[in-house]
Amino acid sequence: MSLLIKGASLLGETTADVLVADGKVQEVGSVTAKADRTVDADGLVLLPGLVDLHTHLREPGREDAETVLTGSRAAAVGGYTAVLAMANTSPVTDTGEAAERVYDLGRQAGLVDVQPVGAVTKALAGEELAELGLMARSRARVRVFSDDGRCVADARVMRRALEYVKAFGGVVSQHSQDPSLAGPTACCHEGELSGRLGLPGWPGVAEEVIVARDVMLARHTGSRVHVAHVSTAGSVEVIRWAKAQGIDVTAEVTPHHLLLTTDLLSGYDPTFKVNPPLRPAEDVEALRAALADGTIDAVATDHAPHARHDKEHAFVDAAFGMLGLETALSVVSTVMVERGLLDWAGVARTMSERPARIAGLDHGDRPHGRPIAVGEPANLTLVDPQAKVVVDRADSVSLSRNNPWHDRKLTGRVLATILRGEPTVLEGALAR
Ligand SMILES: NC(=O)N[C@@H](CC(=O)O)C(=O)O
Ligand SMILES: [Zn+2]
Ligand SMILES: [Zn+2]
Repeated sequence: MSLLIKGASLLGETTADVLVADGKVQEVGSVTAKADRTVDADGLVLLPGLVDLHTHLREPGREDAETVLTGSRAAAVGGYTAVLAMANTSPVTDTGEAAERVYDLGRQAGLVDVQPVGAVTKALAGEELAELGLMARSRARVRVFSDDGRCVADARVMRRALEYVKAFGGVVSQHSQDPSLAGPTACCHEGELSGRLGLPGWPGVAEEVIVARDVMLARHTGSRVHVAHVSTAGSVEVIRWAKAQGIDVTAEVTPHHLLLTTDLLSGYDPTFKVNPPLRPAEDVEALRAALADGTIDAVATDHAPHARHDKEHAFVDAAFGMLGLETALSVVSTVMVERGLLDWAGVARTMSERPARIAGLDHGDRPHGRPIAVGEPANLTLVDPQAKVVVDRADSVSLSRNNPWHDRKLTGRVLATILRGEPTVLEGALAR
């Protein structure tokens, strides 16, 4: 099928028509050729397809919360053409076969490229390294490794993992949280409010000490570390310093940490329970500034669906995590673009180009995060930058309903998503 996108603003810069056929961009400019389908993109912004470094798809094991198919639908609706599927499934993605299973489920769903993340340690137990080499050499070609949900707390294990992945250009994505500073019942940010609410918390420094340790381990090993879901101003300071030293560190921030703050907890609504926890406004400000100046490389959703019976509990007992895929672009548009902190080229950089490069998905047989240019694979996201959205959790295509954005007014909306020339989303709804 051929598709003509008429008069779009490419990355918010130049206006052009884009003709797509056979999976690739065929023409950019003033296109006179006829296509099977034409989309009028006057006033709309065309971006390279979004890439999420941090998605929980829950399959295998918790298909009541999300499956690869339902999570792929949520990703497509959110403008994503590739997602990295975290390893904390049941069983854990800690072998080559397990990685290939997730990869194959993604191919079957066919809506977005699902790239499995491999566990760093067997069963996420933090002790023995998982089959890193076999996962890397498997059909799934795993390059990102993470025990996400848990921190690789043992410095010796982290050092070995960094040394190991260096051989094949891999990266360790760390859930930075020192368990000795976060007690077993801790459920929110430790501060004045947690004291008042009587909720056990953990402090920002539990994150910062691990970020600091890991950048030093990256320097020592000459390897590459990625900081998942950065949430504090202190972590930003450490990352800024490390980058200035030439240490190979990258970092991501979630949409929720860019907008939501700790005070939402005063209603004890477990929808707002997440790890790392929502932080005070000073941290949120620092995260926005760091994303704008490139200290934080990428936005990643940490889409963490949970079934009702795991989430609807007293705050201390509820599961950690919130939905993110379908709303990420709208949140970033509202927080960063509307306020002049990022332009659309900056959105393309932080939600597509950099994440693709970090994950090693910018090259190979199915590349993402590429320029919108002739000959490149047609992975594209079409955005209405002016659209006013009121989020309704009932509209979600995710299987879960733990949506922290319910009832929020946001500006900017994904209208179409195109995976290798084929629309997965048109007019804001699934096209297949
Ligand atoms: N973010 C969360 O609060 N939860 C994640 C785990 C994680 O990202 O640490 C989950 O798997 O539910
Ligand atoms: Zn995590
Ligand atoms: Zn996560």
